[in-house]
Amino acid sequence: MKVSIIGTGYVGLVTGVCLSDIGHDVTCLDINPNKINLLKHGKSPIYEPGLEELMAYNIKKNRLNFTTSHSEGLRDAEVVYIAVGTPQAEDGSADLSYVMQAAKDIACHISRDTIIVTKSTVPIGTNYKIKQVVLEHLQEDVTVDFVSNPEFLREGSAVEDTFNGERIVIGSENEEAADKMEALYEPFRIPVLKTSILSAEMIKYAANAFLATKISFINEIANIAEKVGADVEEVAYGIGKDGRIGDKFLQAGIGYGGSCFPKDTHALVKISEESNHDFHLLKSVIKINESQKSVLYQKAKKRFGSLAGKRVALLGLAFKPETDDMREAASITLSEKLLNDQAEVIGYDPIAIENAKKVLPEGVIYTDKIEDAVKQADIVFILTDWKEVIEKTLVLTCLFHEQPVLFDGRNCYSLEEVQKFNIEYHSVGREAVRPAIQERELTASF
Ligand SMILES: NC(=O)c1ccc[n+]([C@@H]2O[C@H](COP(=O)([O-])OP(=O)(O)OC[C@H]3O[C@@H](n4cnc5c(N)ncnc54)[C@H](O)[C@@H]3O)[C@@H](O)[C@H]2O)c1
Ligand SMILES: O=c1ccn([C@@H]2O[C@H](COP(=O)(O)OP(=O)(O)O[C@H]3O[C@H](CO)[C@@H](O)[C@H](O)[C@H]3O)[C@@H](O)[C@H]2O)c(=O)[nH]1
Repeated sequence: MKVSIIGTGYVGLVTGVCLSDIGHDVTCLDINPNKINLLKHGKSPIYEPGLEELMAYNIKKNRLNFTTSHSEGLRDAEVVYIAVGTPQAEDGSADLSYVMQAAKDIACHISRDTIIVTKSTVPIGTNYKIKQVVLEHLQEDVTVDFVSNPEFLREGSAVEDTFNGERIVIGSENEEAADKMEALYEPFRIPVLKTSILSAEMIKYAANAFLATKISFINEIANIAEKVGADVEEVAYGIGKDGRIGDKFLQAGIGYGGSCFPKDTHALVKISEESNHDFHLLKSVIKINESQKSVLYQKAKKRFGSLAGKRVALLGLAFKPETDDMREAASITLSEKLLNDQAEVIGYDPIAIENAKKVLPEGVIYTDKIEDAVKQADIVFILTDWKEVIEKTLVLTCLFHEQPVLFDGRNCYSLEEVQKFNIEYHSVGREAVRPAIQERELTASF
């Protein structure tokens, strides 16, 4: 099928590349000429494992094109996806300006019967607004159908998730359009769920709100576990064995970040308010997450009193491993707090440094070697569980520091493993580990 995708971000680009890989003729369109220029040269503007290779393969097969031109990109499309951003507006709601602009652009340039598919995450009812805008701006006598097709991929495993998703949701009021979409996705062999447009839009927000709730729940359990002497890793394992609870998304840490959970939970609170419903539960989830981002900072303050003049290494700046995305990363909150306390901050990330430089406060210094970050620091914080960070941090901290102190925001190590080293180790929801010598001194003083 002839497919066009508006927006070549994490969702649009991955969707476009994967659809071309299953044989569709795909054109990806973006208003950002720099991105399109890179893409035309076979370079991905984002870091996403496996993406660039798959892109190169399908460009070569002549079924994947890139353009900034609406007339070129939309003229012959049978299916047009809207995959532009829906960032958080000042009042917490989803900013729909990019989506509505894309809807106008589509209406002004299509020349045959088309299905417009909304992949962007949009508030319930938005597809009807898109329909209104499109019908107002149509230039040709063509039939347009509308489908809500929310996206569930995760950054860092976006290609893998697209090929191996657990469901594809197709919200439509037209059976023929829904069937055509099902046929388009058929080679993926992923179960298709056909729903109303409104339910499809709601499924996306409900899914993200539920996952965010799981994370805030386990983080609260972690905070209590520390007080009562339980171990959150054992608790998560123990509850996760219950099939009704499930063992995924129970990783305690320094909270969720990223381009989706923070903005989508806020948007759902706003949607609820507009329907005169007070979503108490989700408001608490958001509040818990905000304070959880500072947990390592609080622990370090408690341990050292003042952090002024201390140099803190932040290891892993992106909001999660295997991505260069800095949106709502915990490193932003933490570096602001540390700099405010007159601490020095040295940041390291295997992939996201260039993006980090654009969003972290002035004053943060950077290094492209984890060894340098640890060596130059007085205190080490693990913020993102990159493979390299897990593999090297414990050993490097012990190697370079006389009295090593490590604050681990992602519970990268088992306590048994840490006890083999002469290190003071603070993690989330578990007791602190102290070096054997310090432990002996403490015991002797009682
Ligand atoms: N990032 C994710 O993991 C993820 C997963 C599922 C759903 N979503 C949702 O998908 C949507 C896109 O997210 P993203 O992270 O890919 O966004 P992004 O910010 O990475 O990319 C958006 C792209 O759209 C382009 N754009 C904006 N207006 C345009 C227009 N009028 N015409 C053409 N291009 C335009 C921008 O230049 C940019 O390249 C959002 O609604 C998001 O909530 C994101
Ligand atoms: O047990 C867990 C799982 C995740 N996280 C954190 O939660 C955030 C989000 O992680 P993840 O969900 O893996 O990444 P995203 O790429 O943000 O993907 C989420 O947001 C996307 C955008 O809507 C959805 O499509 C995905 O289904 C949904 O998982 C990250 O900061 C993680 O560190 C935890 O703290 N504990």
